Amino acid sequence: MRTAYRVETVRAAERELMERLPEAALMQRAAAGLAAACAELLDRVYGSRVVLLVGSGDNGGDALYAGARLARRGAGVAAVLLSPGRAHPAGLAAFRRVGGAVVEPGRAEDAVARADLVVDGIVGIGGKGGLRPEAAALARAAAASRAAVVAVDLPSGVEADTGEVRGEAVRADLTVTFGTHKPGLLIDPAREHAGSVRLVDIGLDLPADGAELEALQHADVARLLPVPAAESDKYRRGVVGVAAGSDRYPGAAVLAVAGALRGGAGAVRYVGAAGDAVIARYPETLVSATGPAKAGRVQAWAVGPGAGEDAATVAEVVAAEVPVLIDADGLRLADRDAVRARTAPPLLPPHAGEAAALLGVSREEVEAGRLTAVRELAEAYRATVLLKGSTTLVADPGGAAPVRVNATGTPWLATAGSGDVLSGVAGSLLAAGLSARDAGSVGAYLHGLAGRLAARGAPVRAHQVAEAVGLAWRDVVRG
Ligand SMILES: NC(=O)C1=CN([C@@H]2O[C@H](COP(=O)(O)OP(=O)(O)OC[C@H]3O[C@@H](n4cnc5c(N)ncnc54)[C@H](OP(=O)(O)O)[C@@H]3O)[C@@H](O)[C@H]2O)[C@@H](O)CC1
Ligand SMILES: Nc1ncnc2c1ncn2[C@@H]1O[C@H](COP(=O)(O)OP(=O)(O)O)[C@@H](O)[C@H]1O
Ligand SMILES: [K+]
Repeated sequence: MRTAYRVETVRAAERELMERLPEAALMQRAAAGLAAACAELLDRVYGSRVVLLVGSGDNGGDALYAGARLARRGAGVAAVLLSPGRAHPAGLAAFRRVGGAVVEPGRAEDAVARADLVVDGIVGIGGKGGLRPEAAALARAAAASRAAVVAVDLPSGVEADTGEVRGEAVRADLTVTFGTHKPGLLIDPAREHAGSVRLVDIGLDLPADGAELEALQHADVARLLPVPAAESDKYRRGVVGVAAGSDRYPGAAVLAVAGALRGGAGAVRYVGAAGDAVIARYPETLVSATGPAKAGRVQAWAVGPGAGEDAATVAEVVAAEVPVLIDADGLRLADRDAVRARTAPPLLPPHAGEAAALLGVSREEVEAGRLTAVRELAEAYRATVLLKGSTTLVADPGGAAPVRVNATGTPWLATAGSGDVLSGVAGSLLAAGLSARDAGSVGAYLHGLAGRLAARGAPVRAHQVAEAVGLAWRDVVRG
């Protein structure tokens, strides 16, 4: 499991560790990791031109110590000091001792333009809001130069705790972060500014139950996947009911069933107007002619994809006693009080537009503040909410558990019907006995990976994503 902690938790762990260590030991550990990552990125350290952007906090101190290490290995290193009188004194002294140069005021942008590597030590976890104008100009210069950009701890200007970007921020090729991931490194739009992320262990002891975010990895997903036992039969494996599609949107039903058949349940029962289309494509589906309440036994329902205006079906599913997933049109049609009144919180997987409509805000607001939006929706609907998009977040109501983040997907998944496939997969996992939280996060993990495996860098159809779920499953099990 990968975890990310809020700044206040990181600071507390840092204080505790510093009491037991000699002065500057932590910063030396951070700088050693940072310098090693920079050296790997440069083809050759000796003779390369490195420019440090140095703010007046410890983030700048890290950059100065790392710059000193690179200078000792033969790089030409120059530092741009944003507040010359306030740069980290010991770091600056160490830097000067190895012959590091300080760039004269007025020459900074020119130096950045000619650099092979720019190290962004403007601001780390001590920053608030977008970059100030002077720093923003340097970030623009770095973006315009052909230099590789390495961010120290965080790309300067992003919000560490939320992933929001309120103004200008550095765009890095690599971020070297210390002690733990910060939420902003895993959630867009900040994640996109971070480039690839490398974690340097500096010995911080973080509380096991205090993470803000967690990201499942292959091994975690492998443990959660439902695997039939010797005594299993199709009913024990779980029957998932899919209530989806309408005369106008029969395809959504077919795609949701396509996902459901690959999500681990023993059988898929379908109710709705698209029975003929479903059976033509998937003869293994149990098609019922009734509504959900009379369709026969299921262990979980997935309702809503392509439902059109069929509010009655949605209401029947919301009233069901088994776990339910409510998606797409179902999100609009479901009665909020009835959703809140359920004993088991349902799983709601909106995309940003649907989440915005439910919250009464704009889509842009949701996309700019994903973590806030997913938590608010989970409270408002007393539901487990899976907010889809470039980074998928899964939040439980109550706010105590870490929000799960999934990044296995690819932008190629932004194709019509791919959300319907995810509905089916996650509904199937619910029927197989996973909690809403696990079904949502394992579903998103498999769906994202399936999208990647199916696309392999080219456009992909939603059907191909469903077909690749088995490949993703095997990939996870193989480890
Ligand atoms: N925690 C750990 O375990 C370890 C932490 N370590 C390192 O320490 C870092 C935290 O250092 P920190 O606390 O000194 O704060 P930091 O990020 O340098 O920011 C303060 C500076 O930013 C400035 N500034 C603020 N906002 C700004 C803006 N919008 N635009 C522009 N500037 C802005 C602010 O200016 P001021 O307001 O003072 O004028 C001040 O100069 C952490 O990220 C990691 O790198 C490692 O060494 C080892 C272990
Ligand atoms: N930029 C992106 N990067 C990664 N995944 C994405 C991106 N955009 C969309 N997705 C994923 O693609 C799927 C699209 O679902 P949705 O918007 O409901 O589509 P539809 O309604 O057409 O089925 C979701 O799983 C979402 O997380
Ligand atoms: K930084």
